[in-house]
Amino acid sequence: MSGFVPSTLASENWPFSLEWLPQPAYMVGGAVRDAMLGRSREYLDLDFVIPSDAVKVARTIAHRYQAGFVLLDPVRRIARVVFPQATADFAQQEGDSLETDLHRRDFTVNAIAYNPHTQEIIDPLNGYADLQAGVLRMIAKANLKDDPLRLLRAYRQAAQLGFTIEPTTQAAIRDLASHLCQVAAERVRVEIGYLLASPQGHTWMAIAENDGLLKQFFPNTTPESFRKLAVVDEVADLLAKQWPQLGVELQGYVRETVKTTWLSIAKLACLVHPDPSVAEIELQKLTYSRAEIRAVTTAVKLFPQLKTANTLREQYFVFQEAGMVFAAIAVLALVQDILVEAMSGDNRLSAYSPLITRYLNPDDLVAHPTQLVSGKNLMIALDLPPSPLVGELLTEIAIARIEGKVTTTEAAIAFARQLLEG
Ligand SMILES: Nc1ccn([C@@H]2O[C@H](COP(=O)(O)OP(=O)(O)OP(=O)(O)O)[C@@H](O)[C@H]2O)c(=O)n1
Repeated sequence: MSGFVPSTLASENWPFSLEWLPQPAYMVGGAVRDAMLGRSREYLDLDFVIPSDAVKVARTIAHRYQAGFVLLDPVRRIARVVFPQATADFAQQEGDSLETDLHRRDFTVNAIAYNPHTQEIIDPLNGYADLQAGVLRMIAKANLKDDPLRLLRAYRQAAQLGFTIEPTTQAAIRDLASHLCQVAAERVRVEIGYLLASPQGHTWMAIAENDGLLKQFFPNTTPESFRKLAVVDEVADLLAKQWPQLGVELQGYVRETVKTTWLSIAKLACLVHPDPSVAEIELQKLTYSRAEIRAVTTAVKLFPQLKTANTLREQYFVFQEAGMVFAAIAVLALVQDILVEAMSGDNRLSAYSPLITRYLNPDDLVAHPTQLVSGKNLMIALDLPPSPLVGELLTEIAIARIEGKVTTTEAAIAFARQLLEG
């Protein structure tokens, strides 16, 4: 079948030249789907099906363009070529025809192929009709069972594309929900990450929970968890309106290597057990990194304290422990107030205003203390050996400083000496 071919599929937009692809070769998957939807992609990732040796094709292209080469699956013969601004995956065709390959995929909208040599669209499963209707329809229930990650992919793609899940498909997913635990936890984590990051993610998370997909990973959620999740984005917007810098921080990554935003950390904190040590186990099972786990458990532990930290000393300790997690903690504290105490957002905003203002002021000594005296100099001045006591004295000096009790290095040392003698 040949149909409407969007110009964005043209090989001029690829990071390599068409001449390096054997005949036949097909483009498939998200790039074709999104091009037909007229949906722009943040990152160019192309998927190709090659009836001949796909790995060899990938190797040749990587070599020719001095791009990275990764053998993703030596058995199924899938390899990735990594260009500076794009990736291209080359997979051996499954079965003896393109149609067979397409029939083994997850949803009809993901089973549309494009032949770049003939510029033809091949759509044996009528994916284009489902694209136009905005529907995710399984190709076969057996395919969902073959790779149960597809169960969760339905909710992720519905959230990202603004689609619905066709009722028979949704019923099949419910029926197969328990199979999701057979999938490597890492793959599940990636899908959950996409879900949390998409604008309607909370709606589809709640539906996925209802359909039995999430309990296996977040066993301690309650209906309230999802009510909280549903207002996180709104609360973040409220905070960002008042303090744009806080909004920017929430969109930032926990680490460049860990592409989870602080906002997603706040969302995860809604889903885990309120006891940080239990939360840690849940997140470890999902193979979250140490940085992410630390961020979520810190948020879970500290957000209730935001309201009760009244003295400078208490505030000092909250800031010390929160560090970069502060923005996510502020979101959670507000979410809690709005939902549990049914307060209006603006009302609560003012309650947190002093702490947030401190946090955003780099010169504020409560949130961002600087030392009047270093640990080394304190040890010399008081003739102390290295021990935890030095740290405790430094903390007391920092607190005395923000309370206005000491202002100079000499006074700080004298203050520490007094504490020691007392
Ligand atoms: N568990 C999976 C993963 C992928 N696919 C097929 O492989 C294609 C490419 O997969 P992937 O790149 O992971 O996802 P996309 O659908 O391309 O979506 P996006 O790029 O937006 O994440 C999919 O479209 C689908 O045809 C599948 O059938 N089952």
